[in-house]
Amino acid sequence: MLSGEGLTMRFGGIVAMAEVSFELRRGEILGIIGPNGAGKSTLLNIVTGIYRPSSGEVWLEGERLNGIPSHRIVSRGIARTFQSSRLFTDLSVLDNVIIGRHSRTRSGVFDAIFRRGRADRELAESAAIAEELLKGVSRDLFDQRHRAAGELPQADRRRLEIARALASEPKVLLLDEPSSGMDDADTDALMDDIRAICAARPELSMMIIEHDMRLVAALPHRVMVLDYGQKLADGPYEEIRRIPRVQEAYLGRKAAQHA
Ligand SMILES: Nc1ncnc2c1ncn2[C@@H]1O[C@H](COP(=O)(O)OP(=O)(O)OP(=O)(O)O)[C@@H](O)[C@H]1O
Repeated sequence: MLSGEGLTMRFGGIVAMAEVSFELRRGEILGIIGPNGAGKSTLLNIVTGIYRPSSGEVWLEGERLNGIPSHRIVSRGIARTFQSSRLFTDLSVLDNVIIGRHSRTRSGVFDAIFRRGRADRELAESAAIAEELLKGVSRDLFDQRHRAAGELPQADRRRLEIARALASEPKVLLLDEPSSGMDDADTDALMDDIRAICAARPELSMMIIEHDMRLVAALPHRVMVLDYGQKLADGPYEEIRRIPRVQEAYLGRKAAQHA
């Protein structure tokens, strides 16, 4: 479905990513872990066209994505959430999801002024789809659909960001630390939501950057470990967690010897 080949990203003298290759299969969840500064967000930024890699290529279903601007990459089928919330806090929960459908709608300013009927019809259709989507992601969020997004508790904001990303009908969903700032109970609820999303969309592929090892152990089919911009390991969690270099990257050499 999605792959990266020899991805390298330099910022002046800093090599944030060095020759990283990866593959994501249809319907697969790939976890991405690594210490702070390992290059995890850089990888997501490359895949979504926010960063242009210094070298290497990104492919989606056999099409090369290099050089395609971010908004076009969304319409090709890659959606993401960010580490820090990027919701429209003054708008309602429902409006945030409707905005997420932007890449799937056609009406623009011209239609809104001169072809009002068509624009209104499309908006009503988007609202109906957004409501259904919210229901599917979280009944609780659906019940709050007319509240301002900024009034939601942190866990619901994260849910809403996922719902908004899903509104673009992606083939690949990228989640950047979805559980950050959540306690264990909220993380458990988030994992249930992600499972439900996957069950309803067996074709959807996901990449999840995470620090919470409970989530990393439970959800992804496979985990890729980055450290200093390099790929240290790639495999099922039960395998990669036993690799001494992975333990060192997380715990430090001394602690890893006792792990
Ligand atoms: N726009 C940029 N300009 C300069 N350096 C950058 C830029 N983006 C990332 N970096 C550097 O690249 C390296 C990798 O950063 P990145 O944010 O990808 O790490 P990360 O694994 O996502 O870390 P964290 O877990 O803290 O989010 C870091 O040294 C970072 O300072």
